[in-house]
Amino acid sequence: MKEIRIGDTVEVAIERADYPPERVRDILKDEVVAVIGYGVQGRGQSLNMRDNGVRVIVGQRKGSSTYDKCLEDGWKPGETLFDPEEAAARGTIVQYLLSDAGQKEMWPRIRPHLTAGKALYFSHGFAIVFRDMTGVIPPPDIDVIMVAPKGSGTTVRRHFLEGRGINSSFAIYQDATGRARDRCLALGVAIGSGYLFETTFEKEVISDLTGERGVLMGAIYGLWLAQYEVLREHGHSPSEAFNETVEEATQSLYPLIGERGMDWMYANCSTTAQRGALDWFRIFRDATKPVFERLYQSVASGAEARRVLEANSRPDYRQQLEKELKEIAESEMWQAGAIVRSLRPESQAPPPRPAS
Ligand SMILES: NC(=O)c1ccc[n+]([C@@H]2O[C@H](COP(=O)([O-])OP(=O)(O)OC[C@H]3O[C@@H](n4cnc5c(N)ncnc54)[C@H](O)[C@@H]3O)[C@@H](O)[C@H]2O)c1
Ligand SMILES: CC(C)(O)[C@@H](O)C(=O)O
Ligand SMILES: [Mg+2]
Ligand SMILES: [Mg+2]
Repeated sequence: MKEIRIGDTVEVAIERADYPPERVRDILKDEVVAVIGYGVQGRGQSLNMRDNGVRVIVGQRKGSSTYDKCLEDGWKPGETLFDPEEAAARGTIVQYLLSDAGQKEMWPRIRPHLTAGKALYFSHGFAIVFRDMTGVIPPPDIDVIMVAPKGSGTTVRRHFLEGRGINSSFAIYQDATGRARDRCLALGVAIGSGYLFETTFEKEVISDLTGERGVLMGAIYGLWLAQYEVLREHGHSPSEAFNETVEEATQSLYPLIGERGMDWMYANCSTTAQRGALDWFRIFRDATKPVFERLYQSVASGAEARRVLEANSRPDYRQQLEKELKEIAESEMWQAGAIVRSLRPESQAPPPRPAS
């Protein structure tokens, strides 16, 4: 357990040393963890737990490309791979990792299998916090816990394979057995978290929905697009506009921020760039802060959750999503991106080895 003081705020972070492998094994020794849903999180978390020696089964319906993926990953029908309802019946801990709209739809079929003493695990506060819309109201005699990795499930898996970790939030909503905290943290470590930061379901879902709509995904693309369009409208070539907007960000400057912070990235750029960036960052902050406030209110009021449930419950939601992603992929900016990425030396065939 690590105490972190940031300004006036003191926080406690749980580290792997608090839950070493023998403690995790002991806490989970009588548990069967049923992972319902094999999307990005379901896959990453279930494979990491399996590699960590946890007894894991997956609940995924037959006849989909996702089911084939389960088979490819070594899950065995009738042994470790079942229909979602059967997996929920067999599991003592049910990790509910369907899409948030899928959790609403499947709930009436999962709920009967949540018998006394089991644990229901989420990676998002969504279903519980917006229960008026999702109908997800767990029975009182089970534990309800959350471990929400702060990153893509793809990264959860990749970092695990590289011997690294990922930061996760965790929360206990309901402790019926007196073991909810231990179950939650043991799972948190087993799925590959590096550090676990305590929160509530409500704080998690509000910050998460704000972050992904904002700086992590929505805002960053909006800002990039605005700059790309201005450069193009003023006669700069696609490759110049893309390099100056995205390629340099992801390949050079953002890794420096990740390494040692914004000041470190600034320190590694020219005094000309530093002067300009120091003058302009407040202008961008002031221009966008009202938009972030509007976004926060839209999340906190439940409007964003309503929109997600409405859009992602439509029978054609996947086709619609694919159409919108295809439009992005086919736009000039991301066509330029595909070409610029293909020109990275590491994307080219390796040079012939010199004759020895
Ligand atoms: N994607 C991430 O990296 C990430 C990160 C942190 C937390 N989370 C949270 O983890 C949970 C799972 O997220 P995800 O991104 O892996 O899920 P997802 O949105 O990709 O969906 C997971 C699976 O659910 C299935 N599904 C969708 N709708 C369904 C329905 N109506 N009925 C049955 N199955 C349905 C799909 O086949 C899909 O493979 C969510 O609560 C999400 O908010 C996700
Ligand atoms: C990976 C994200 C964006 O952090 C997650 O919150 C999600 O919903 O996929
Ligand atoms: Mg999210
Ligand atoms: Mg997130």
